[in-house]
Amino acid sequence: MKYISTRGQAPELTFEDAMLTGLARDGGLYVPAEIPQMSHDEIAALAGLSYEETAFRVMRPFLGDCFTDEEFRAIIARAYESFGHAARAPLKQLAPNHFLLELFHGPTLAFKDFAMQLIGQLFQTALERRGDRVTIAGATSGDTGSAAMEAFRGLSNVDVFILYPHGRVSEVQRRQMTTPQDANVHALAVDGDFDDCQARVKDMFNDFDFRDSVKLAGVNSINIARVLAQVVYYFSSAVSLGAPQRKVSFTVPTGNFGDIFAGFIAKQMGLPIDQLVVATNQNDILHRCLSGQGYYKGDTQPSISPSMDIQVSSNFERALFYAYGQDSKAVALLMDELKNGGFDVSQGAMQALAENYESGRTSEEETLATIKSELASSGELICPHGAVAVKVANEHRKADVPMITLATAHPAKFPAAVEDASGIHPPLPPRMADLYERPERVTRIANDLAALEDHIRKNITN
Ligand SMILES: Cc1ncc(COP(=O)(O)O)c(C=O)c1O
Ligand SMILES: N[C@@H](CCOP(=O)(O)O)C(=O)O
Repeated sequence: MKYISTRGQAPELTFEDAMLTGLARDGGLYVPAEIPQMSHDEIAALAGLSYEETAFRVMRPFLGDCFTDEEFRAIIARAYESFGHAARAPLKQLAPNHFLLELFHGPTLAFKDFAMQLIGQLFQTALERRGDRVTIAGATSGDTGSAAMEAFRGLSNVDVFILYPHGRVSEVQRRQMTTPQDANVHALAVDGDFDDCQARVKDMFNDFDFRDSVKLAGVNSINIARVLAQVVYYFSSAVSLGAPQRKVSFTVPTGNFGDIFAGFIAKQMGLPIDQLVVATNQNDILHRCLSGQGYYKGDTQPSISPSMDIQVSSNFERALFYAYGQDSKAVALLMDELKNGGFDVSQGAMQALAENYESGRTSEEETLATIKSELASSGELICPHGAVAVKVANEHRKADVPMITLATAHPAKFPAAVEDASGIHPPLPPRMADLYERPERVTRIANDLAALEDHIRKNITN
C-alpha cells in the first residue's frame, strides 16, 4: 500500500512513513494510491462486532505490512480502553430515521480522540522500533490541541507544540490545553486566528532546514492516518442501522474537511452512503463553494461553534484531488491561486463534488434555536457544532433513509453557548471537575514564523 501526494511532486511513501511525515514535501497531502475495497459480505460481517474489531478490519488494508496484525490489535485495544462508553461511538435516536452519533466519549470529549488516541500508539510503536524521536507541531481551533496533548503527553520520544488562536477558543478548550503539566507538551497562544495557526504550521513544514533539524511531524488532519482512523465510525454506525443491506446518510459539522472526507473514503471503500452532507456555521466558505460560488476566502467571524471557524479548509485539497480526477497539476495550480484569495472550480470538478457532497449553513441564531428545540423534542443536549449539523440534516434528510448526524463534541466543552440556548449548564465529567482550579501553563506568541520556530527549538525537551 503506497501513499501519493495531491500535488504529485513528493515521493510515494508507506503508511508508516506517510504518518510520520505529515505534510508532503511538495506542500500537498498524502492520499492512498488506491482505496481498498470492502465487499458486501465483508461489510455485513461487521454486524455485532466490537468497535475495536471493526477498526481492525476497516483500517488493516491501509497499513500494508508496516505493523503486524498482533501489534495493530494491541494498539487498537490500548487506544480505546480509556473511552467512557462501551460502544465507543454510540447512536442515539433523535426522531424517526434521524440518529446522533456520539463521538465525545474519549478522554478530551471530542471526536478527535478517536484518531489521536490511535495515532499516539502508532507513533510510539514506530518511533521505538526506529530508535527515533519527533517534534509535533499542531494547529487547533480548540479540540485537536487537547486531544494531541492527551495522546502524546509524557512520551520520551515526542515533543508537542500546539498553536491555538488567542481568545478564540472556549475556556474549557483552553484549560484542557494549558493545564497538562507534562514537560513535553507546550501550549502556544498565537495572536491570530486558526487559519494563521494552520498556515504557520504548514510554513514550518515547508522550511526544510527547520523541518529536518527538529524532525517535524504533524497530527492535524493533514496526517492521512488521522483521517483513516475516522473512517471506522462511518462503518460501525452504518452497519448498526442495517448497512450494507440498506443505505444510510451522514451529516457532518465541517471545518477542516477531515471528518467528512473520512466519510468519502468509507463510501469509496464500498459503504452504501446515500448522502454526505457538509454542515457549516456562519464561516460558510465550503457551503458557498459547494453551491457553485467558487472558493474565496473572507474574514473569519468568531462563532459559538469556534472549532469550525475556518476559511482555509485543509482537506478540501484532498476532495479537489478526487474531483479533478487525481490531476495533481490542477490541484497545485488551485492551491497557488488560493494564496491570492481563492479560485473557481471547473464545471467537471463541480459535478464530481455534487455527486459526493451536499451542503448547508447554520447561522448563530439557528444554532441556539436548534439546541433548544432538540432538547425539547428528543431530550438530547447537543453542543453548538452538533447543533449546526442537526439543523442542516433536518433540511436534507429523506424519510426513507436513516440520517446519522455526527455529534463531534460534548456540550460541556461549550457551557456558555449551551446554557444561553437551553438554560442548562452542562457539567464536566467528574474526572475533569477540577479543571478550573488547575494551574495554567501557556506562552503568548506573535503570529510570526521565526518567533515560533525559535521558541520550538529552545523548548524541545526530548
Ligand atoms: C467539535 C468539532 N466539530 C467539528 C469540527 C470540524 O471537523 P473537520 O475539521 O474535520 O471538518 C471540529 C474541528 O475539526 C471540531 O472540533
Ligand atoms: N477543529 C479543529 C481544527 C483542526 O482540525 P484538524 O482535524 O485538521 O486537526 C480543532 O479543533 O483544532
